Amino acid sequence: MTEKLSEETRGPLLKPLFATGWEMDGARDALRKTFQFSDFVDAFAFMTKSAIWAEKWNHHPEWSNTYNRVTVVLTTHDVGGISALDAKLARKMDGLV
Ligand SMILES: C[C@H](O)[C@H](O)[C@H]1CNC2=NC(N)=NC(=O)C2=N1
Repeated sequence: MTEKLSEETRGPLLKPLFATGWEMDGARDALRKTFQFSDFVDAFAFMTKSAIWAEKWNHHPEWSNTYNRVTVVLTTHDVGGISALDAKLARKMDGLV
């Protein structure tokens, strides 16, 4: 679960995420997406819900919030790149919107 995804395995895992707006970070082996909400309260509610899953799975996003936007970067620090956990958390975050 926490191995860096190989070129062969990442295709099928990441393709559905690219379809929902995730993209490869330009600089690192990481997934990136900016979520937009109607206001700060909704953005922060999304962060709160995501944080509960992140803590439950011991897998934590890099993220920043500006008013109604939340930019999320997912990568697995322990392996230096994207693992299945990043795909799992990305899918979960999409579902929490
Ligand atoms: C010690 C602790 O279990 C590790 O540092 C966990 C915590 N959360 C983590 N989150 C992410 N995104 N990558 C990690 O490698 C990671 N490792």
